[in-house]
Order: sequence, then C-alpha cells, then structure tokens
Amino acid sequence: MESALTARDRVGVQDFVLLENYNSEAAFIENLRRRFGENLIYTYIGSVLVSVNPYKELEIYSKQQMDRYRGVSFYEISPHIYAVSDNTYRAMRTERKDQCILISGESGAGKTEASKKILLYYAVTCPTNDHMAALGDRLLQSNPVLEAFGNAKTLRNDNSSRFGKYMDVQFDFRGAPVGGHILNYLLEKSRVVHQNHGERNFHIFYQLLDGGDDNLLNTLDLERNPQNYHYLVKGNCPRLSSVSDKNNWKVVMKALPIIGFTEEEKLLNIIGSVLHLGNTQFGEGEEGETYITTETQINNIAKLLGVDGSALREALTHKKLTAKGEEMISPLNFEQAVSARDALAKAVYGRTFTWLVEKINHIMLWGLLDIYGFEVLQHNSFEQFCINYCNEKLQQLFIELTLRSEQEEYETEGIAWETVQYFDNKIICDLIEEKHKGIISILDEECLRPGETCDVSFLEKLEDTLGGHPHFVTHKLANGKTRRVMSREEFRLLHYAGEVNYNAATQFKNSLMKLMEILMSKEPSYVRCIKPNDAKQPGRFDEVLVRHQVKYLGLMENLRVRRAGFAYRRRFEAFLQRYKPLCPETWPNWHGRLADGVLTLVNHLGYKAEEYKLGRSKIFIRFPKTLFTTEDALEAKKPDIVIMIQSGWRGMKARRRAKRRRQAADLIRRFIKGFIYRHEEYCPENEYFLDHVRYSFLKNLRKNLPKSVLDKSWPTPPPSLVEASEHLRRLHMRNMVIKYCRRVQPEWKKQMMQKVEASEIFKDQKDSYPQSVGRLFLDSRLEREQINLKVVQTLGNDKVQYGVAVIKYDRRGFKPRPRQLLLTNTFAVLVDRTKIKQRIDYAALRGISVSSLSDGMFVLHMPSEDNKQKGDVVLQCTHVIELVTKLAMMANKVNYVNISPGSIRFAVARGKEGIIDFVRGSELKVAKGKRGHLLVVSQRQF
Ligand SMILES: Nc1ncnc2c1ncn2[C@@H]1O[C@H](COP(=O)(O)OP(=O)(O)OP(=O)(O)O)[C@@H](O)[C@H]1O
Repeated sequence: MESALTARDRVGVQDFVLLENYNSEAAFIENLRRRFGENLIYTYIGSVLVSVNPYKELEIYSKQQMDRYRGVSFYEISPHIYAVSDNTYRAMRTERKDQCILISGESGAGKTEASKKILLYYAVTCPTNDHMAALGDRLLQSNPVLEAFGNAKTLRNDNSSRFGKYMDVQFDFRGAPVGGHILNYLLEKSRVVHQNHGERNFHIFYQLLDGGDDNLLNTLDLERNPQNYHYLVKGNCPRLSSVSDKNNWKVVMKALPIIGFTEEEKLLNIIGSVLHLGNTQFGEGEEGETYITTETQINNIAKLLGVDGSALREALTHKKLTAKGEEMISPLNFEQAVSARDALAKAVYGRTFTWLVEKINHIMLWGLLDIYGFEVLQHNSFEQFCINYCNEKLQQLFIELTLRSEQEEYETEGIAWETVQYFDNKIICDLIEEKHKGIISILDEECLRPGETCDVSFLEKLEDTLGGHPHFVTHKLANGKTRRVMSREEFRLLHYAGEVNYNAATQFKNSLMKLMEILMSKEPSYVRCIKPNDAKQPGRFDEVLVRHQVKYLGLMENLRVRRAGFAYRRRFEAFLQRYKPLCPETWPNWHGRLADGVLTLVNHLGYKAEEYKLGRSKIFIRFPKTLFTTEDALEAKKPDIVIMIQSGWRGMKARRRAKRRRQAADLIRRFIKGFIYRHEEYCPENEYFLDHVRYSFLKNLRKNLPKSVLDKSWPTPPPSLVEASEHLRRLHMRNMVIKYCRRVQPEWKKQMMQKVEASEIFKDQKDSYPQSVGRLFLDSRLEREQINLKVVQTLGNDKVQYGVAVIKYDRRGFKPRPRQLLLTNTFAVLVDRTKIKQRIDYAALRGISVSSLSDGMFVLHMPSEDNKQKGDVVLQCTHVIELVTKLAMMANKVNYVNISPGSIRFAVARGKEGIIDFVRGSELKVAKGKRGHLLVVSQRQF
C-alpha cells in the first residue's frame, strides 16, 4: 500500500479503494487504462485482484519475482497474481482452512494464464519436501509451457478452453537439454506424482514436434525399450496425428500393442484425438499450417483408436485438396464440428462428450493442484444462459461474503456500519432458481409437459408466471424502445450489469450448486480477468469493451461494498510507525497507549472529525485525499527525518561513548583503592577488589583442579582464602579417592591390599623390594595339575590357597632339596612330589626372617619346645616378597616378619643354632661357608 501511494501520480492507484471518486465508472476505467498503459496489469479492489490481459509476455513472472512475494504482506508491494497465490497459501497454513481461488472473466480474458501462473508459483515456492523443491526448480529452469491441452481455438480466443478446462503439464523441451536428463525428469516426475497421488494417475505430455525431437526418440530407444513409449504417447495422440516422419510413426505403431493401453489411457487418447479434430474446425482457415488434418492422419488416428475409420471420415465430410495435392478436411462450422465431436465420442466410447471431458477433468490437472491442497476454479460453460446465471450467483456470493466480512470488521472495531448502496442481485437469482416460480422450474415443467414444447410456449409460460416482475422483460412485456432491440424468442433480465438477454436453459443448475457449495465451504480469493480488446493486440485498450466487462463482472459493486464508507484502514502500530515523524510528540517513539498516539498524531496533522474514526485496533480514514495529504507531508518531511535520525544517532553514539569512559574510570579508581586496602578487613574500600580477587581465584581453580590423586598441584590462594582453599583441596582429594575406589574391582582391591602390605613390610628394608612393586602378585605360582592329587586328597577340606616352588636347605649340611610350599587358610605344608613332608601351623609360627639383600632366602621359625618340629625351616624362593607377604597375611603375622641385615640365626635342634650370612657379590651363590655357616651371596641391585 505504501509503495502504491508513493507511485500513485505516475500510475493511478494500485488499489481501487483509494480512488477518490469510487462511484465513478469513468474514474475506475481511467485508472485501469493508465496502469495498463504502463504494463501494470494488476490492480486490487481490497483483496480482489483485477487483471487485464496484456496480450504480450511481461517480465514479471520470474523466480526473483516469486521470491519478492514470498511471505510478504498483501499490501506491501505492488499487486500481483503471486501475491494472491502466496496469501492464499499462507492463509491455508496459518488458519488451517481450505482455500479456493475464483478466477472469472470472459473468454480470452486470461483465466487459464492466471491459473497457470498460480500453479507455477506453488510448484516453485511451496514444495512439500526436498524432492519436490528440486522438481520445482527444474520446472522453472526448463522453461515449461504449462499448456492447456486440447484447447480449441474460438473466434474470441485462440486458446479457448471451450470444452472445459483440463490441463496438464506439458513441457516444451525445445532448446532444453535433451537425452538422459529429460528422460530422468519424466520418470521422476511421474513417480513423485504417483507417490503423492495414490491411485489417481497423472499424465505427462511430451510435445512431439516434427523432426527436432529425434534426440529424445533416440534416448528412449523405443526399438529396444518399447515400454518407454509410455512416456511419449500418453494422451498425446493429437500430436501423433501431426507426426510427419514416417519412421517415427512406424515406431509408434510398433510400440503400441506391446504397451497396451488401460481403459483410462485409451480414453485420454480418444479425447485428445477428438479435440484435435475439434481444433481443426475452429481455425480461421490457416490452410496448410498447424491445423490441417489430412486423410492420412485421420486414418492413423482411427487405427490408433482401434475404430473404423469411417466413423471419423463420416463426421468430417468436407474434403478438399491442399496446394500439395493432399486431400484436406476443410473447416467445418461450429455446429458441424460439435456434432462430429459428439458422434465420435458416442461411436468410440458409447458416452457423451461431456461425460468424457468430466472424467478427464477429474483425472488430470486438478491432481497436481491437489498435491498442494489447492483448488483453482474456473467457470466456463458464460451456454450464455449458464454463463450469465453462473455470474449472477458468483456475484451474489461475492457481495454477500465481502459485505459480511466488512461488517464483521466494523463490528470488531466498534465502528458504526453505514448502509452501502449496491445492487443486490439475490432478486435475480431467485427469479432464476426459485422452486416452482423460478425460470428453471418453469423450464423443467415445460419440458415434462405432454404435447408440443417450443421456445415460444416456454416464453409464454414465463410471461404468465413472471409477468409482473420488475427485472423480467420479454418482447411482449417491453416498452416500444426496448421492443425494437429484442427478438421475440428472448427474455431479458435487468440487473447491475445493465440488461442481460437469455434465450435457452439447461440442467446446469445442479453443477452450479456444486460450485457454490465448494465456494461456501472454502475461503475464497478472487481474480477478475478483463480482456482489453478483441483483436488480441498488446497495448490496445478498448474502453467500450472494458466498460462492459467492468459492469458484467460487477466490479463497481465490489468497490462500493469494499469501500463501505472508509477508503483506508490500518492497524494503529503500523499507522503510527509510518507517520510518527510528522509529530514531535510521537517522535521518535510514542510511549503511551497506541490509540492515544494515533489521536495525538492525527490532531497534529489537522484531521477533521468527519475524516476519520478510531476503531479498537485500527484507524479508518474516509477519503483517500486525507491519506494522500498525509503521505505528501511524509514525503516532504523525509529530508528532515534523515537529518533528525542522523543527528540523533550521532548524539546517542557520543553519549554512549562518554558513559563507557566514565564507567571505566570509576572501575579503575575502585581497583586502586581496593589494592591499597587489600590487607585490611573486608570494608567498602576493598570489597570490590577482594571480591574480584576471590572470584578470580575460584574461577581459576575451577579450570585447574588436579585431575588425579597423584597430581599434587593446587593454585596459590589469596590470603583471605587460604583456609577455604585448604578445605576445598581436601574435599577435592577425598572426592577423587572416593571416585577412584568406587571404580576398583574386587580382584584389584585384593591385589592393592597385598601390595600395600608388602610395602609396609619391605619398603626401604629389602633390596629386591623396588623391583617387585611393578609386578603383580599372582593367585598361585603352581598350576592345579602341578600339585599331586594324593596331596590334594590328603588335605581334604583345607583348600590350597597359594602354591609355589621352593628349595629347602637341610639344617645341618645345607643340602638343597626342591619342594613345593602350599598355603591353606590355617597352615602351610612342604611337599616332596607325592608326600607331605612337613606341616607348619600358622598359629605355631614364631616368626619369619628374610635378609635385607636381594636374595630369596627365608626362615620360618618354629617353637623349640614342640617335639614334633625338628627346628626352624630354611627355604629359598624366587618370589620371596610375594610369598612372605601372603603367608604373613594369611597367618595374620605381619608383625612377625623380621628383616636382618648381615645374618639370620635359626634353631637347628634342641638348643643348637645355625647361622646364615648374607653378603653382596658379583653373582648369586648359596654355599657352605666358614664355621659351618651358610653363605648367601646376593647380586648387587642397581
Ligand atoms: N498474464 C498474461 N500474460 C501474457 N499473456 C496473457 C496473459 N493472460 C492471458 N494472456 C494471453 O491471452 C490469451 C488468452 O488467455 P487465456 O487462454 O488464459 O484466456 P481464458 O480466460 O482462459 O479464455 P477461455 O475462457 O476462452 O478459456 C493467452 O493465450 C495469452 O496469449
């Protein structure tokens, strides 16, 4: 809206509601004309889009344009069909209501083009998933022609969809890359659509052009892959009829029986062919051009359809020769073509043509629209009676809905509703459709009545029943002037569009009712198409023709209803936001209630009481003039605003800088003071500094906490935190230990306990201890099978907990003998292969002696008074530390281990004593020494 206001001098108003003289048809048409002259073909009436057919390609449908309209508020940028598309889509998403877009206008006004644009917009901008998005892109890239297929050429419109709209996506691949790309595209497209579309079939048409498409044919390789023909031929028979290349035709014929058509496909082909024939007839005689249907082509089609060629030939009886000497079917007139068409439909499929078209309609394009959850309704039939009647109904519905929503808005805003003068054509609709009294009822009755029925008797019946109706006129009922321009078979209805003549009726009412139902159940959007001239020429604006359409489409009524007293309405925020620079009290920001702000603003601007009203959330402005004046004021103020904003901005920046400087200086000052007072008690002078120091320490500590129990590092705390820091350190250590212990397995725990015990006994006492630290203690040094079975049996319930190979030395001669030492829970035994030689009860054990060197000697001291014992036991073991630790722990005699430097004394028997001397030497040696001592030489440990 805003941009519209700025540009209004150049191109009129972008929204008719801003037309000052909104009751003037001339002003309305002048606005259309001015805009049309600037190639601005779209104009709003509120939310209705009026579109004037430009009859030339405009650069306004690109991807960039689509992006401009995505998610943008309806009035923010210039009117466009994309704005309607986008708005509808978003309304569906946000309000979760079905939407429909009603496109109306006479033949050639651009309805089909409009729906194609809408469809393309959705295909490109509202993908349902990535895959669809990719397809949308390609759709745009490959410059598709979303073409209405099978449309006939009428006198009014070369492209007319006279037989009902059924479109399909027909791609124009001229100039597009050929080969695998296209084929993949087709395959992919049909798959996607199929996925999204359940059992409904979606058909892709490839426009088979003479010659130029050999590449595609090669790619499809129909000779070898006849099933690919599927992608070529579906529904495209009309085109086939214009295939001139004999080879292509051969390929096609060859492929057909292999593929086989489903009933539905056959139907499509029939319709296609029929329509092509139909097209031929409506041409304006460009002989030798596109629309020629030759005898050969007719035969081909007949062959393809599997029908007798005579059915076709008979229908098209006029033949003549072309310049080349080919026999050509000459153009038929409209009626001849229609009956040919109907006859063919009946002959081939046993159905009426309308039935076939409806069926096709159902299957085809609307499928694609369904994918996006949209329905685009186009109404065609305008039979004239039906066209007019349909228009009456649509107009009535439109007025009703618009009035209702207008009234609702006024009500919500708390603004009094002012009666709007418009032609309510309910009276006309009633006249047509009312039960018993309506024209349709009378017609039905007349048709069912026994005896001769003709137009005249029907007209007489109408005159009888409706004679007094103010909107019904016939030749007989009319005054002299009207009588001169009316024929005797016509009746005339008088309504908003002036007078509309009617001469026949059909069963049309029911299908129209269906349309109404659809419209009522969905949220409608409107596109009103206007044809600017009959010559299909760009740049020509035929005022008479346009005036007729403006009347016929009831656009003035639309505008009158939409204006309903006020030209413009806007939410308070938006209004205030835009115009606040115009009033010192509202600039730069208004801080009170929005309504008060708006009031202050309009008072300042000098709005008169009758010029505006404030609703609950919107301001309503009665005359466009008021708004334009305000816009002009804004425009004039713009340079000032720029300066205001700039100086305001500069001042604010300077103030911010000064404030930051002040804060920084304060901070530094507090820091210095705090530092000076840092050793004092916590006081206002040092609180900031101390807090900061503490905070920094704790923050630093958090980052540098020791990660393992072995890591003894700890950040140095500030004096005020020494105690707390120590506390934290211990807590942290304990935490780590607890965490560590929780993770220790029972096996490992046992190992650790033994190792700790070994450390208690041997650390710093015995040379070989450090070496043992890194080696794990084993559960046993003997495998189960190394212990004799008889020994195990003898031990019975006393299970061997640990076993190891040892050397026992005779007490007297020190003769070495290999033995096994087995530990049970309560005693140890010395075993010689199968025999237990000695049992040593732990309870009786008086002590265990080892040397301080690295040898493996150890002595078990036994009580001398025990007669059974023959004295102490002298043993040697490679795993002395492990063995002694385990033995001492099992015997619960850890404190009985004695580590002697130099020598060990032991009891030989009854008071006699033996001595073992320990020395360091170059190699390990155990031998008899001087004075009967045993000499043990240990290697030095490094
Ligand atoms: N927006 C547009 N831009 C360019 N050309 C257009 C546009 N709209 C319509 N036309 C031109 O006008 C021709 C007729 O338009 P279209 O076929 O859409 O009319 P219609 O209202 O669907 O007619 P009918 O009711 O007879 O089917 C198109 O073939 C095209 O050449």
